Formats: sequence, structure tokens, C-alpha cells
Amino acid sequence: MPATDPAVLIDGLTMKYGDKIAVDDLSLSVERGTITAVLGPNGAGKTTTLETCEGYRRPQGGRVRVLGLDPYAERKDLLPRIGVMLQDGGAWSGVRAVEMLRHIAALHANPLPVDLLVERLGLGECGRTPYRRLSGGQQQRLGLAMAVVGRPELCFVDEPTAGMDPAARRSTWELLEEMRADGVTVVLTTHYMDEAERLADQVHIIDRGSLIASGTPFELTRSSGHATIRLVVTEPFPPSAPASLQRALGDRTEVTEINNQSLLITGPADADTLAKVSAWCQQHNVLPESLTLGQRTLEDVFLQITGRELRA
Ligand SMILES: Nc1ncnc2c1ncn2[C@@H]1O[C@H](COP(=O)(O)OP(=O)(O)OP(=O)(O)O)[C@@H](O)[C@H]1O
Repeated sequence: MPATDPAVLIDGLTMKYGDKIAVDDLSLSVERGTITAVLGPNGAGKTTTLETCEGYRRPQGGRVRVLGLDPYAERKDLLPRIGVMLQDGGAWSGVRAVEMLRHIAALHANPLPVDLLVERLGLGECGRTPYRRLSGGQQQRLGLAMAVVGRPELCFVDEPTAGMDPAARRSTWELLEEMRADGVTVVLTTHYMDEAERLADQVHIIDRGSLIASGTPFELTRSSGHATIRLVVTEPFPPSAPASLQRALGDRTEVTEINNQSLLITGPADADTLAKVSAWCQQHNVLPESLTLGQRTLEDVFLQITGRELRA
């Protein structure tokens, strides 16, 4: 397969657990040497998709290729070339952190220096601690170290910074960015929008097993030139309020109800729009608690498309 072909190709993937459809005819691709973030609320199908790409699950419908290989049928050939950070760690419960890492390193032909990785990810202090006694953040850091120690061509990381403190998050981001600079492809899932916005070259937003939006963070949040205004009011407004505000603002803006006390207004955040929002509040006897102007975030994009918040 030529090196310009995608690192990951998912074509019409469908996965079910019993009657429950977890992944529904999903198609996307991941370019080599990029960081791609797969975003979505709990239960969207992110982990199932990743596990299928990692060869843990056989596609029930559609086709998956990873580095040109069928990850289920050709898992033996694929495994030495990929790194996998699982959501639940993947280390043996009694083994000491650094021993585990040395063991994984020894399975690879040209591993990263373990001591360097231990220092980079701040694992030195807990190196002799058994895995089951590590904190959640330490387990995450060990899981990441295990995924990258073999110098993979492609690394799958499932919620890499969940449970980490801010310093560990920064070290993790820097490590992932360095890997990209070295030509490694990274596919990550995350619930943190700032993480996706900071790291990802490409973002795929999944909801209920289906792809609902794809693009660079810039394309998804800024390219329309639109900003957002969040209006939070002191008392619940009537169900007719969003439509009434939409009429008052006209077609250039889009009003989305977040809940019965807050609305998201997307469109030109100019003086005219702000004046119309204020006038509407006055006419409808609505007292704003806050009126916040900001750039559109990936959470706003999700809310606009689905009418639901990404994080419940
Ligand atoms: N082993 C399983 N048996 C039955 N249902 C499952 C199983 N694993 C996942 N599911 C269901 O499939 C759907 C997709 O789950 P999945 O873990 O892939 O989502 P996710 O996007 O990774 O969620 P999270 O962000 O919470 O990790 C969910 O509705 C989940 O409850």
C-alpha cells in the first residue's frame, strides 16, 4: 500500500451488541502523520470503533483497514506496528509500573528508552508501585507509555488524559505532538473539547454510532465567521421563546435551546445582533443573568447539530 494511503480506513462499519446498534454504517479515514480526534458523548460508539480498528472485534458490517491490513484477520502482522492505549489500562494488576513498561519494551525491536519515557510522563515516583495501587491518572500515564514505547507507526489512544492532573495532561499533549512530528499517526478519543481543539488536525464527531460532522477544528468552529452568544436568563422561559427570538433575529442567526433557561445564538456577533437580543429580552420581560459572547466551540457545533449537549 503506498504511504499516501490513509492510515485508517473505515467503510460502512456496523457493530451491534445483541439488538443494540453501537456503530451504524460509519465511514471515515485517517491520514498518515496526523492527530485525529474522535469525539462524541458517552455511548456514541467511539470505543467499539477503536476496538474494531485494533483487531479486538470483527466488523459485523462494512470494512476496516489499518495500515493497509485487515485488523482482525491480519492482527499478528498489525500488532507490532501499532500502539494501543486502552480505557482500562491493560496492565496486570500486581505488576510494578516500570517492570510492566520494561516488559512491553522488550517485546519490540527498537523501543524508546524506558527511563526517558518514565521521566517524561512523571512515572518515576510510582515506578515500584503495583499497577492496581496506582492512582487513575498514574494508570493512564502508564497505559500511554505502554502504547508508545514500541515506536508504533500508528497509535490508538482512548481518552488519554481522563483523570490526569493539569501538568500530566500537558506532558501527554506534548508527547503526542512530538510523536506526530516524528511522523506517527495518532487516533484519540476524548471528552475534552480543549484537548481536541489543541491537538487534532482532524475531528470526527460521532453520535449514536453515526458520523455527524468532520473537519479541522478551525473548519468546524470558525470558518463560517460565526461566533456564539449564550443567553442565560433568571427564570425559565416559555417553550415558544426560542422560536420567538429566532424570528426577532432573522435568518442570519440560528437559535438553539440548551435548556429552559439558556439559549445558544450562532451567527454574526455584531452590535446589531446584540441590540436585537437585548430588545427581545425587554419586550418579553426576560431578565438576562448573563449574555456571553465567544468563539464557537466544538461543543456548540455538537449542540447545533443534535440539539443536545455533548456532556450531559
Ligand atoms: N460489551 C457490551 N455489551 C453490550 N453493550 C455494549 C458493550 N459495549 C458497549 N456497549 C454499548 O454500545 C454503545 C457504544 O458503546 P461504546 O463504549 O463504543 O461508546 P463510547 O462512545 O466509547 O462511550 P464512552 O465515551 O462512554 O466510552 C453504548 O450504548 C454501550 O452501552
